Amino acid sequence: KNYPPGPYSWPLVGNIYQLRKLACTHGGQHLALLELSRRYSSDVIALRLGRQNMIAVSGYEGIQTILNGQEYEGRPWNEFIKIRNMGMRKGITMSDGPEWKEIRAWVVRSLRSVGFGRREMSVMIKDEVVHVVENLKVGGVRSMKPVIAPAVINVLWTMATGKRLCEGPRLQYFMELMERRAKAFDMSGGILSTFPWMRYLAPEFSGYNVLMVFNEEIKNFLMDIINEHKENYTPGNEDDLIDMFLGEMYSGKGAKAGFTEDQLVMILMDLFIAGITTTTVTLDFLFLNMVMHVDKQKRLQQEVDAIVGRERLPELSDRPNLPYTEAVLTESQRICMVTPVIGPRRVLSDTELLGYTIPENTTVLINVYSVHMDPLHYPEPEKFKPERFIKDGVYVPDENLMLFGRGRRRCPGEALARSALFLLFVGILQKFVLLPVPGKQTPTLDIVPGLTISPKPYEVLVVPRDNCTNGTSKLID
Ligand code: HEM
Repeated sequence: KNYPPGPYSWPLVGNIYQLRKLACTHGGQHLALLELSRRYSSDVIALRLGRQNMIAVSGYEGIQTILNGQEYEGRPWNEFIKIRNMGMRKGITMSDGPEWKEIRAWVVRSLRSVGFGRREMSVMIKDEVVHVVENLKVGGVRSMKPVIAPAVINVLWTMATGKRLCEGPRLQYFMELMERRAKAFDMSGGILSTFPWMRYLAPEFSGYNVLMVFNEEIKNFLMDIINEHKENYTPGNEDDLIDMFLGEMYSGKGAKAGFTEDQLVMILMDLFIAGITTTTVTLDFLFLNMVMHVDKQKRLQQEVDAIVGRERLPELSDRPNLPYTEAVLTESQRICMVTPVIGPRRVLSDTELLGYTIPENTTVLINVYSVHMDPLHYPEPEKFKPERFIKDGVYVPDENLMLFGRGRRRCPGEALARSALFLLFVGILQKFVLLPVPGKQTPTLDIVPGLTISPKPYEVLVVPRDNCTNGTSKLID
């Protein structure tokens, strides 16, 4: 009787259609869940998707409890996730229990020893900034996403494999597949989780085909590079993630502790899936916000000119001296968090949340958007106001924000993501002004929903700052 409130659940289908309809009318699953919370005046809403009992949680208090509570650190094993994981409960993102703990701890340690969060990483990212600047130097009307995505992929690829991935049709194809995959599902696993048989009846519509093609492509990609590493493996000479894993597999903890080839494939897949789209789209939103707020872009560039100048690329050590830039990065991520709903989690034992009884194995969706857009904490939450994070000229980190999650499932890629966002964003704005395309409407924050949300495709006028003509200066002013 203590179960959370929620909409009437229809036999067999549960609430899938209601949720989809609400997401369509309100513009995304995060907004649909917020609307349900409002309708039922509760931060915890009960839903049923097919055979899955689910709760959606909004508000700081409930979300804090979940992110920090051990009983919420499980992951469900529904049809979408089974297919996503090629039937194997391995890797980091969708596994749980003792093997997940062991493997996650190993990945975090190993990423650190290949330079993650350290100088080596920023050198690698700066190499990518140079490529992007070269690509943009002719200026003109451009889409930013296809320019920045290869840079993000290359940073991750170099960490994992020791070398850059050459740009070409295969990389383009891989990027397209990733995008289609992100759009075909949402955090609840979409229609495939509710009606697994839809894969036979409507393989295209249910997203089954794109998932299978993506899995096949990424597995082939990864197996080529793993086999190359196996052929050249020399013990004691492990300087990328794959070599380190092979070392652990051959002469370290071995298969008993979960160090198998399948595990390696899933770890790499998890890092690429979780890292590429999120980081690329966060950058895409940042550039979009700069085009929508050219005055704020100009203020940021003045700060960068004063502290970094134009002769050298920005360094991570410049960060503390760039409070306005830091505030712009935070504000854009607050309003345009690419994962406004995080999870899904699985409740590991019966528990209580905000006075409601939550049974074991309930799936949990966490609506972080509700916290980041709370008008009590962020007056006029829809407005882009970097100044809200600045006090007396100093950037003040906001404890309320959960941009990379919290607790034991906190994003293990945070250090890389934060560094890549800073160096690529500031490196590009140091060299170019981004403006609305003359004669076209200024792009807006309209989103494309999915597993990660993204902005609707937009174009910008890229103007190299060093050759700003009078005409362009007028546009900027
Ligand atoms: C702007 C970029 C990124 C954002 C906004 C982001 C956000 C998040 C969030 C909120 C979570 C927590 C999910 C939960 O609590 O259930 C998470 C988990 C995760 N992230 Fe990131 N992330 C980003 C970049 C990256 C990168 C670059 C990598 C890889 C190097 C990565 C790898 C992962 C993995 C593997 C998990 C799952 C952790 C687990 O379940 O134990 N992420 N991320």
